Amino acid sequence: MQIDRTPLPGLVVLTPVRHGDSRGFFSESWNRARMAEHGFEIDFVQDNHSLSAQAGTVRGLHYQAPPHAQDKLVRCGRGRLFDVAVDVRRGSPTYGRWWGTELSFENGRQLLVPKGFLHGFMTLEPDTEIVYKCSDYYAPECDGAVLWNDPDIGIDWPQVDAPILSDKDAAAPRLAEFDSPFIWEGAS
Ligand SMILES: Cc1cn([C@H]2C[C@H](O)[C@@H](COP(=O)(O)OP(=O)(O)O[C@H]3O[C@H](C)C(=O)[C@H](O)[C@H]3O)O2)c(=O)[nH]c1=O
Repeated sequence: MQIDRTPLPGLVVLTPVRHGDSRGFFSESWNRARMAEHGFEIDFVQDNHSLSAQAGTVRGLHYQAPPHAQDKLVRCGRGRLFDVAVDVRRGSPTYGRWWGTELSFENGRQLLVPKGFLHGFMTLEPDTEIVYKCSDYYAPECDGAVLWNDPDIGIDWPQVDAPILSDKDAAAPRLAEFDSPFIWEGAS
């Protein structure tokens, strides 16, 4: 597994090794024991899978608040998407900063999004599927969102004429109105 750090402490890109042969490839997208050797002690308990039919679909910027905050390991099962995380850990030196990368079936990259980050993505092709592991169960009472195109965050989204969003996401509050429940605890 290739581990690449990002400018936001705790947010890393994990790229599994693909063992190719005449049939195609095999890769281990997550191995708890191996990742614990690198300091990533995470027990995932729920796997999610969503399909977005149209390019330009935006889902996010979402979080799940404590006591059900989630670490997420995100990858693209089919198609291409631009995946983004925003640091909202109070006291973090990178509070309010974003970082994003393209995830695709082709590149096999995965984004490990720790608790304390908002997460969102924009699809870049029709019929794009995202699959991700979560370290806590869905808790709708703890589910929340911040506005995807908040100018105070300033995410450099790929250009689309008419992004497709849920009503919930379109009406999400801005970062300035968001009372983050997450605390910076220091990270490598
Ligand atoms: C998240 C979730 C949702 N649902 C149900 C609730 C709704 O009936 C339906 C769609 O939910 P929602 O509109 O919140 O789905 P997304 O907009 O894809 O939200 C997700 O997308 C962003 C990018 C994330 O990182 C989060 O995991 C999650 O918030 O699935 C469940 O049954 N279990 C779940 O874990």
